[in-house]
Amino acid sequence: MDKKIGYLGPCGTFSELAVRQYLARQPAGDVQMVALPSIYEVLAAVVQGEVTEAVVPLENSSEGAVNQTQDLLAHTFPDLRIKGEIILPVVHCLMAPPGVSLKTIERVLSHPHALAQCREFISRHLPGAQVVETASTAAAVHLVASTGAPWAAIGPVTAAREYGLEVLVEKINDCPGNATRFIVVGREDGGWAPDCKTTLIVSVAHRPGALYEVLGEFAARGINLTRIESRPSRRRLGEYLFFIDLVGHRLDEQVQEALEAVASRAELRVLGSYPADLSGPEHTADPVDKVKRPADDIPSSSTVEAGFTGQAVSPSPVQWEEIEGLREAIDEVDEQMVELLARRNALAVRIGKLKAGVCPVRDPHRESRVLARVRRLAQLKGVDPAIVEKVYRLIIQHAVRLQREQQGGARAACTPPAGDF
Ligand SMILES: O=C(O)C(=O)Cc1ccccc1
Repeated sequence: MDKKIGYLGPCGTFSELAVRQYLARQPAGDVQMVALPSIYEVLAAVVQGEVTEAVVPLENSSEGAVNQTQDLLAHTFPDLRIKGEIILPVVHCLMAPPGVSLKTIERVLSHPHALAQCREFISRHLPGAQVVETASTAAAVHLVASTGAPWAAIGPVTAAREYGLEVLVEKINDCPGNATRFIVVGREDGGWAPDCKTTLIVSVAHRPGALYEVLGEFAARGINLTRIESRPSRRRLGEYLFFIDLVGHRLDEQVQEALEAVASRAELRVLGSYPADLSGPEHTADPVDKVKRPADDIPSSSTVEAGFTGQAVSPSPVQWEEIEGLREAIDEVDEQMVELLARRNALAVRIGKLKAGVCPVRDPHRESRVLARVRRLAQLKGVDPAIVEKVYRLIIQHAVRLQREQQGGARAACTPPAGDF
């Protein structure tokens, strides 16, 4: 068995759907999915080695953080690390045993987060029903199906089919773009990869500006924060832990520098670095209807195949000729782009020489200005600014490396042999 993945069960929960979405992106292997009765037991199973990793909900687009998950990671299971994230569109359905109608429902059951995500629907359409919290959505579906009482459950449409309930109303979540972010938890985080995120827990001293200074370390290095959430420290009233997500891997030079600076000012725990799920709303044009997969950014031959829905006929000779012509034009653009890159690098090296011994290689303000400028230019030209920013972050990273190498070389050349001064 390559992997054993724990999740909040029983079969049919959103957590199970998240595991399936995660596995669909992995190379095929021998995987066993293990349903467990609570988030506590899911995380404990990783610590005890009963599963290799686990998938648990962390936050929802309308209800916010899953406090239980955050608190367990902060206080109960300090050795666990985050190694992945999954953003799952969450669509709730109201389901009941055959013959039960909306008007006759006495109780509505579901996971507290699911009930909260359908609060308006429940108030409007089930005003007299007793609301009952269960350990998960599928636990509610199972209970309603096994009693056959005039009760209804809220959960994924797939669970209705699985447990033999009828869907009374589809898409009952109050916010149409409802999505939950799940994390993959293991005993180690993810290795370096492009497009990563890092999650931290920071506890700052009780003095003016303490949090501001911590955040300043990220701002000064142009590091984007995607979430900041506070939870009670459990030490004393008024003291908090800050959960911070940032863009980048803990091994990226700028992130590493920022983490060192933060550690000197505050208590810091790095929960892990992991590949960002690029299907999240910040990466998609329309988060409600379109779920983009990471591979959409750089189409591989397999994704091109997957998107092809027409009949398998070859292009005609005329079409081939046009394709070939366009490809030649692309080759020409590529040549120009590489030449421009070489020119840019040469300019960066000249700047590096002028900076040597005078000022540091890195200039976070200049870097932010460059990024802001190219984003604006991209917008004007109708190119996705996020893509242009990504490319420029790599170009800047490379320019910094060139300047450092060049300065290192120059320093070595000027340094007299030991004992000569
Ligand atoms: O109960 C479930 O199905 C879960 O996986 C937890 C949950 C509940 C509501 C939204 C997302 C996840």
